[in-house]
Amino acid sequence: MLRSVSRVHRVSTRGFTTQWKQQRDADVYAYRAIKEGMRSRAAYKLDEINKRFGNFLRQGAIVVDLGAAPGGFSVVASKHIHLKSITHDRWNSIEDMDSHFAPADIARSVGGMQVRRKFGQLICVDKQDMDPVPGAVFVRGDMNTDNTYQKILYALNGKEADVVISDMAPSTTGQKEQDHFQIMQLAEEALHVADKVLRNGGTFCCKIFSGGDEVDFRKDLESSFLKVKGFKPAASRKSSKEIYYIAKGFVPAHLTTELSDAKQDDHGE
Ligand SMILES: C[S@@+](CC[C@H](N)C(=O)[O-])C[C@H]1O[C@@H](n2cnc3c(N)ncnc32)[C@H](O)[C@@H]1O
Repeated sequence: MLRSVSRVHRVSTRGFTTQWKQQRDADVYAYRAIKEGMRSRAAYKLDEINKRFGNFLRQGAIVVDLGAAPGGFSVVASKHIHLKSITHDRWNSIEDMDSHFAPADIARSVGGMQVRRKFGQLICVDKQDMDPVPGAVFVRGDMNTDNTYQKILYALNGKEADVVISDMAPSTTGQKEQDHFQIMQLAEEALHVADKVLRNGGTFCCKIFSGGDEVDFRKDLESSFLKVKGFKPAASRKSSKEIYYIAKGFVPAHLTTELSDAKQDDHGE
């Protein structure tokens, strides 16, 4: 009798401890975000990813931030890339610029380096509204519609992006398969945008929930980028299936033979 009581106690204590640790991890970053005036705990994830993967958010970079609301990632990106600060409290919104616009074609570059600029450019995209980030442009739209992509092109005004970030996530249902399926669709949309707008050598960082289909997604990434890594930041809840893929060294479609040559050289070394 005594033995069975102590066994139950041990099991429940372990369960409680794990739950408590997860809660504590979540709270540490949530508390820090409030204390440091961050819009969300997600800010710490991007900061860590950027540091860990070669500070790809460089001064003067052009960044497209997909799934930007409430703006944790956007504020971090804006600090690294130096935005020309515009002090009014409204967005530079695409709709404000011109309601009957034609998207500008992207002028494709050949070189694999970021153009030197004093100020960067940040394009925040979300289907929900968010508070303005001074100096950034807001594209309100659903990434599942073509119109949103056209608005992004318009915001880029013919320039290529150095970085595309996607923190897009569906409202989770608790049904892991469905959540996984939905986020993989969003990740595919984000990769489609990255394929179209990234410069040669650019970086793509994308959130997914693991569940099986990420294996094919990773293969897709490997066919367009020199290096692909999966990473779970410290601010990500341990219990969450969330992973970020960081893909560096984008090779545009017209140069993909260069990518296979570079990969063969890598293996040959
Ligand atoms: C986890 S939140 C992003 C957090 C944000 N990156 C931050 O740092 O504060 C996910 C966002 O993805 C957006 N989202 C989900 N589906 C979308 C879609 N189809 N098109 C555009 N945004 C979408 C949601 O509206 C939500 O704001």
